[in-house]
Amino acid sequence: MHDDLFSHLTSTPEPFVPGAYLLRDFVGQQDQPLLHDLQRILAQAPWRHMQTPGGLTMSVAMSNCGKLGWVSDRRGYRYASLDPLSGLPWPKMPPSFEALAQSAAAVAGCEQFQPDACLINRYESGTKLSLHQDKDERDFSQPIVSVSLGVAAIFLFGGLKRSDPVLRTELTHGDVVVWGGPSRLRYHGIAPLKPEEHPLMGRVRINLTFRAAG
Ligand SMILES: O=C(O)CCC(=O)C(=O)O
Ligand SMILES: [Fe+2]
Repeated sequence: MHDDLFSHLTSTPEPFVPGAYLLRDFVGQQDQPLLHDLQRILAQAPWRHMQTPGGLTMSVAMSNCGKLGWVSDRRGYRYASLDPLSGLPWPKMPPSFEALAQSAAAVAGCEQFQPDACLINRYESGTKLSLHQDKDERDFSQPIVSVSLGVAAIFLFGGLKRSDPVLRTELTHGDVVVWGGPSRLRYHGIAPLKPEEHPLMGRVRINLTFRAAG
């Protein structure tokens, strides 16, 4: 199915650093079905601000879908199969989400991507995500696929050490970034969101981050 939806992008694009690909407007017309499915997920697993292990409240609001969901609390960061708010399994990953993630990974050269977790992030004006590595997953041979929706944001893409220089790239509605291979453990983050408005989404940015976690 997704071969048809995303057939406008068939050749492997150039990585912007080895192992990392920026697929501009990869989502295209699929944003509406994606947002529709997102509303269903949020009805079951609403936005929440998680606590860091140090006891701070994260400014990014989060939810998850898929077999596993990323959670943070005083006990640390981890993946969990149950939503701690409801005690129920996280909402299933909708086919629209999975198809998009797998197509983007394939375009970036990862044909076998099987995401079992999708962390959903919501940024409001001023919200940022500090530089971090995604390293709570079991298998670093699988890439991260990150989908941007809504207000544009500056994506910070550093190196394998926190002190390495950081590239700054604007991500707009529909852009997808895939990072794996030698880039899988690069530090990355989001600069404070500007107080702008997106015609479809209002004053927020939503990011879907697909991972093979378990
Ligand atoms: O919002 C983004 O683009 C990045 C999100 C991220 O790095 C994460 O959820 O680990
Ligand atoms: Fe991340």
